[in-house]
Amino acid sequence: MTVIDSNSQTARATAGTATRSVFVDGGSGTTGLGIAERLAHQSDVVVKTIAEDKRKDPAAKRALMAEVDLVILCLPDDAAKETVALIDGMGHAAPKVLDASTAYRVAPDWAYGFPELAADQSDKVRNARKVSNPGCYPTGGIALLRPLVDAGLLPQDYPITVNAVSGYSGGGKSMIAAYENGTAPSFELYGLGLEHKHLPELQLYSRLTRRPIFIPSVGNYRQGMLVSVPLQLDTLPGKPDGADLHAALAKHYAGSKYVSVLPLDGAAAKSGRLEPEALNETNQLELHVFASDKHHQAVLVARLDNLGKGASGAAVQNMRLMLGLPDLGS
Ligand SMILES: NC(=O)C1=CN([C@@H]2O[C@H](COP(=O)(O)OP(=O)(O)OC[C@H]3O[C@@H](n4cnc5c(N)ncnc54)[C@H](OP(=O)(O)O)[C@@H]3O)[C@@H](O)[C@H]2O)C=CC1
Ligand SMILES: CC(=O)N[C@@H](CCC(=O)OP(=O)(O)O)C(=O)O
Repeated sequence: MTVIDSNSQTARATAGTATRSVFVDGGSGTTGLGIAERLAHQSDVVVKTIAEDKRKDPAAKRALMAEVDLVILCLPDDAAKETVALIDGMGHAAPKVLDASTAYRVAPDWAYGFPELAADQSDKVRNARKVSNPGCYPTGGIALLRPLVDAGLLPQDYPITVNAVSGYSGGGKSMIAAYENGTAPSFELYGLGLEHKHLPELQLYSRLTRRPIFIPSVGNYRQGMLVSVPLQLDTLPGKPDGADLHAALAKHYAGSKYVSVLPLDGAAAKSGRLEPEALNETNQLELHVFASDKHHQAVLVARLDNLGKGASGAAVQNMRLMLGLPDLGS
């Protein structure tokens, strides 16, 4: 990565030949810092930075955005909308934009940045001018549900419940501070008003016609998450067993670099246990099928780093697609 300070226009670090330039708006927040860490190892990307005292100044942002190929927004929703309005006003000089917030995840003129969603999704991301980076929980939920809906194993109107637990970094700087200064509870369910901001994207990209119930929770550890979906298999058409669900997931993600479907009889299945932190600092997403033939029940579980495939890792994966750069792996 090359970092260029917008004030001095001086290259502060160089490594290799830089071919594309990006500006990360909100670069000092949790997601922005995670992106910077990943880009530190990428010599074909120049990161242009804004002076600390100008980082919320629209004119300074506009001037910097005119110089880059891509802007990555790591901002609260309202601030993301303000920067998108600036970009929309730039006409032909407008850079591409990748938004990590919730603001545009179901907007029809934005591509959804989950390249593994369907066979043509990578191309949609590659060719789009505006891409929304998925929410951390929907990344796990959609990854489990969409292939099963597409395969006809789950009816679109099936009453789905998604349970999840996240590390506290999922709540950004304010939640990190609350946990690290000891004022937050050890564990908490939330979203119990059934209006969590991730529900629209979870429903839309899973192709569910019935709104799922989503029950997130947060625990006293920094990062890593589990997203799980319980199923009563004898209520599904054709009464599939765990092997049928597993086969459909394995078929969908065959050859995927970042999404793996773990064996039905693997270590987790044998122990009946799964912890959330195993994939931290990676862009990997693991899918598990736990099933009982005896009871005709299954639980699908996705494991990921909320700051990896759930945020910064996915953002860098999408950024490289949007810039026409080769994938570098996680
Ligand atoms: N943390 C996570 O696991 C995930 C987060 N996201 C999403 O990514 C986005 C960023 O989240 P996260 O990094 O966690 O949040 P943080 O609270 O950690 O960081 C947000 C950053 O944005 C800055 N900021 C706020 N307003 C402006 C503005 N107008 N111009 C420039 N900078 C501004 C903040 O600065 P200051 O503090 O000075 O206001 C802060 O540095 C959010 O939309 C979030 O929902 C997405 C996936 C996962
Ligand atoms: C623990 C925690 O609070 N998590 C956040 C979600 C983090 C995330 O992915 O938010 P985005 O929609 O911005 O991507 C929440 O539930 O609001």
